[in-house]
Amino acid sequence: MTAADAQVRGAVREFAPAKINLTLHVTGQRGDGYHMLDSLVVFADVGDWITVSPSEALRLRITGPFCAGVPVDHGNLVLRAAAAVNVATADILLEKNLPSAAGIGGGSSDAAALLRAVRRSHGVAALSLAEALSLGADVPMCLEPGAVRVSGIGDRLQRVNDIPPLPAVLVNPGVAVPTGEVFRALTAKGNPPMPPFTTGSSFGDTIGWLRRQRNDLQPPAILQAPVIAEVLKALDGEGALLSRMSGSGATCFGLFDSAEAAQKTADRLKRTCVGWWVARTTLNPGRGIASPDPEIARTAPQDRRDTT
Ligand SMILES: C[C@](O)(CO)[C@H](O)COP(=O)(O)OP(=O)(O)OC[C@H]1O[C@@H](n2ccc(N)nc2=O)[C@H](O)[C@@H]1O
Ligand SMILES: Nc1ncnc2c1ncn2[C@@H]1O[C@H](COP(=O)(O)OP(=O)(O)OP(=O)(O)O)[C@@H](O)[C@H]1O
Repeated sequence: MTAADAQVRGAVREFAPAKINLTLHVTGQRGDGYHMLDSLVVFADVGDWITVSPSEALRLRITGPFCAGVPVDHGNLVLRAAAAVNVATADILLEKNLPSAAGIGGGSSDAAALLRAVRRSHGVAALSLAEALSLGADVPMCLEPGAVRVSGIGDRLQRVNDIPPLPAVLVNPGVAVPTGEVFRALTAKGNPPMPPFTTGSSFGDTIGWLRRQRNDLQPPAILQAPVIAEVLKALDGEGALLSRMSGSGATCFGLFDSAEAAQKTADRLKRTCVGWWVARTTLNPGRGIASPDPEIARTAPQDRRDTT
């Protein structure tokens, strides 16, 4: 695109919610090695935050509980997204609340949030789906967070309107699982796609439908990181209506019939599973999860990583 580096009008803040693959069916493989998917994706109400402020130069600072190890150079998808829309001056603060390489689209959701932020701050045009895809297979689905059926290699999106809010607990055992390696370890590539989602918005029917679906990457991910099986067992032991891995792992989600039940589980797992990241959340919360946060002026936590 040509709208290069327009002036920043003021600081803007965007939420980068965790992406959760409620289902992930791998239905084939293209000649270039990329896999064909059929996945029902929703977003959580936990996530990272991106703040974009006026600056004379381009700077990325990363803070938050999961900032360690996240690249601050052009290996960061946030800076790659800024480059894709020709933004050359901005002070970008990334508050990293989500674990990385965790199957919850951290970098992709950050990149999408950056694109939403610079659309507001710099007035640049949105990226096309193809341009977004070139940043990562998960970026297109993160551009406008909401329930979506994703096919192709991640580039065909179909809104899904009848998924109710789902009380959930997210658990990551602290093991980074690289996406490419999990796809490579998958032996059966031509699995059946999902049947149509036609259950209406009933909570019980949705759970029943989801139980009949799969995440085809779960078995190969467990082979690489057996602790994922322990996470699923822990969620089952807590009475989850459904437990499953998201994306290429290692984060798993457990679905519960109420926010209270999810909260009690999260509290217990935090006490008993030391070293695991445990978050109580609502998946598909049904309100503007990507809407701007009015608290732009909130004091940023102490920065720990910086491009400069
Ligand atoms: C597993 C999912 O998270 C499901 O939403 C995505 O398919 C992966 O999305 P992502 O992490 O943004 O993926 P990318 O960064 O584009 O690709 C990482 C690696 O995963 C593999 N990959 C990714 C997506 C896809 N449809 N088929 C693949 O085989 C490729 O080896 C690629 O080199
Ligand atoms: N903004 C970012 N946040 C986290 N990791 C990033 C970011 N930008 C680049 N990375 C790199 O990307 C790698 C994968 O991290 P990411 O959190 O995006 O994976 P993921 O949650 O498994 O993604 P997906 O679900 O899309 O496969 C990390 O190991 C890190 O080196």
